[in-house]
Amino acid sequence: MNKIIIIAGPSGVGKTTVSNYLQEKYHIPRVVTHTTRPMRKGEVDGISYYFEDDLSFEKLHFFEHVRYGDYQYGSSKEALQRAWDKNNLASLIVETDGVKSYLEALGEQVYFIYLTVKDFDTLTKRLIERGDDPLEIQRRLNSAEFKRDLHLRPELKKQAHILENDNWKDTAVYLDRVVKMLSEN
Ligand SMILES: Nc1nc2c(ncn2[C@@H]2O[C@H](COP(=O)(O)OP(=O)(O)O)[C@@H](O)[C@H]2O)c(=O)[nH]1
Ligand SMILES: Nc1ncnc2c1ncn2[C@@H]1O[C@H](COP(=O)(O)OP(=O)(O)O)[C@@H](O)[C@H]1O
Repeated sequence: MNKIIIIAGPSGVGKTTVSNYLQEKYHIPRVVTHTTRPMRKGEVDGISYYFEDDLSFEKLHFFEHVRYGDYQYGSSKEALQRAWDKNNLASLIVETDGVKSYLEALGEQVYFIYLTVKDFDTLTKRLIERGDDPLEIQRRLNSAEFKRDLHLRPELKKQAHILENDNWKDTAVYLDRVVKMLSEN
């Protein structure tokens, strides 16, 4: 059975780091989604995201799409199929409305990880260290979506596997266990 690890949580919590680890250690491909936000330092078009403008974004056909802060984001079932063509286990980073859409469509095929940290000040520090544009950091921290995603939404609690990403070694041990479990079942 094809399966997908869906990763959600606030900005700076480690979603991309988790997805990169799964890719590098286990060749678990990430479903590449589309966004209208500007590219950050170190990001690559077609790998991190497909970077769009409002016009090109309008023309795409999405399974689900959202506005997050000042920008648009969207994902297609075709992109998921492309990842599954490579490996029957894929990963996907989406915010919580996206999580709901995928849980409704794919049910048991989804393993949902909600990432968090003990102290939210850690998030700001990580965004600065990541080298994000200071203005973009302020805009993100002030957005309603960022504030919403600081806490797991009650309606997703049943399906979520909550993972505290404070210590990377512990996170990696947890991920190794999850991959083993999903590969065996
Ligand atoms: N619903 C949905 N959310 C997405 C998609 N792509 C990215 N996101 C979410 O958009 C939010 C903002 O992503 P990004 O600007 O890369 O910021 P980051 O959280 O700091 O890495 C994150 O919560 C992502 O999970 C998508 O295709 N659909
Ligand atoms: N457990 C951790 N401890 C310390 N730094 C981390 C940890 N996990 C991720 N980071 C760093 O925090 C920053 C934000 O991580 P990232 O994966 O880009 O977050 P997100 O995709 O959720 O916005 C990156 O610079 C990353 O290297």
